[in-house]
Amino acid sequence: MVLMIIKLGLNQGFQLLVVAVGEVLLLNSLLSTLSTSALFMENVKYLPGIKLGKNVIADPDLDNAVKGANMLVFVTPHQFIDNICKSLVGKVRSDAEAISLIKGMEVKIEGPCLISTYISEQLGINCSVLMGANLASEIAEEKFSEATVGYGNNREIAEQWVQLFTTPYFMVTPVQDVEGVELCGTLKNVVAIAAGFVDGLDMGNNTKAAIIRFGLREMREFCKLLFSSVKDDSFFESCGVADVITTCFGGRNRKVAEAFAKNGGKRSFYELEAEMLQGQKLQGVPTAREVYEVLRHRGLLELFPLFATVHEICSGCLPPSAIVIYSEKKPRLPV
Ligand SMILES: NC(=O)C1=CN([C@@H]2O[C@H](COP(=O)(O)OP(=O)(O)OC[C@H]3O[C@@H](n4cnc5c(N)ncnc54)[C@H](O)[C@@H]3O)[C@@H](O)[C@H]2O)C=CC1
Ligand SMILES: O=C(CO)COP(=O)(O)O
Repeated sequence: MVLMIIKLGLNQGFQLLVVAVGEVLLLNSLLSTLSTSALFMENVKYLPGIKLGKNVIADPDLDNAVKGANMLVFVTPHQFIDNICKSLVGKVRSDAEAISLIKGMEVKIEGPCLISTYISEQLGINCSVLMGANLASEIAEEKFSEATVGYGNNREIAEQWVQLFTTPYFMVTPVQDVEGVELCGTLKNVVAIAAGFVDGLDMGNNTKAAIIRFGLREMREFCKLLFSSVKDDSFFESCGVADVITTCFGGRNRKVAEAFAKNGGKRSFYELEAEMLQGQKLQGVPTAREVYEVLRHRGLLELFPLFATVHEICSGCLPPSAIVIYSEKKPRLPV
């Protein structure tokens, strides 16, 4: 899904929900996956057999889709948010509220920028986040899941998002920590890549558990490095430990990293992603690079051996087996 726009009717919940595509280039590829002939909309490519509901309308015209919308939900691979935001400048209501489900970040010359901050700055509107242990296919089958809404100062807005997203099988909890919630969702993809290497090398469950623990520890340190306001409790919400677990067992990042390791790093992530994900995008590989850039710039790579090693393996500087060797040689963080 690329971008959702929710138009609310007074006292009647959401009236219209529009799925739009950000770039003309993509119209054919995405919209061809959405079957409009069915009674209810269906994404025949990524979620075949799942009816999306009568109130979902696919609109290829982004300008038209955002017109009058008072709630904007951003869900796109983070690589594309830049162009989407630029095309929306001056077109959204000034009192609209946004929420980002995007797990990733922008790294600019002046430093890292959260996607919610980027959306907020580009469009001049407030932006909350929703993150969590949310494998799309399982939610589509209405299996019980949780998620976390991260909000800034306005609890009322957070409650509105909670109300909109909550269903009997989807439990949403508000947390006043946008940065912590968003960075958890962003960084867990790097940990998932590490977990995939471990799986690809048949290193076993104990090793994978150790990698998950190292990963969570680096996530916490990285979050606090960027934002001292990040709350420890956020790591125990769905956006934290639960998302790390689900992604390290059932996610696409894990799956493609496993294939990368099985191939001894000889087939690139780019090639494997194209072959295995049919147009979907991996977030962990670009995020590992972005995190590496931030750490390198600040001279802190040695304090984050797991994050640094993941990027060095992804970029071909180290073999996949380095994922555990590093921990024997360089256990630099406090346990
Ligand atoms: N799929 C999942 O289970 C979950 C995804 N997320 C996060 O949500 C965000 C979106 O993930 P998905 O919906 O899975 O994305 P995806 O990987 O399924 O990609 C969505 C669509 O983006 C399209 N796309 C390709 N080039 C594009 C461009 N230039 N501009 C705009 N769109 C383009 C792709 O063709 C694809 O159809 C990511 O940050 C992801 O980490 C969060 C929770 C769960
Ligand atoms: O974020 C996700 C689950 O919460 C999806 O993870 P993948 O992108 O690795 O599939």
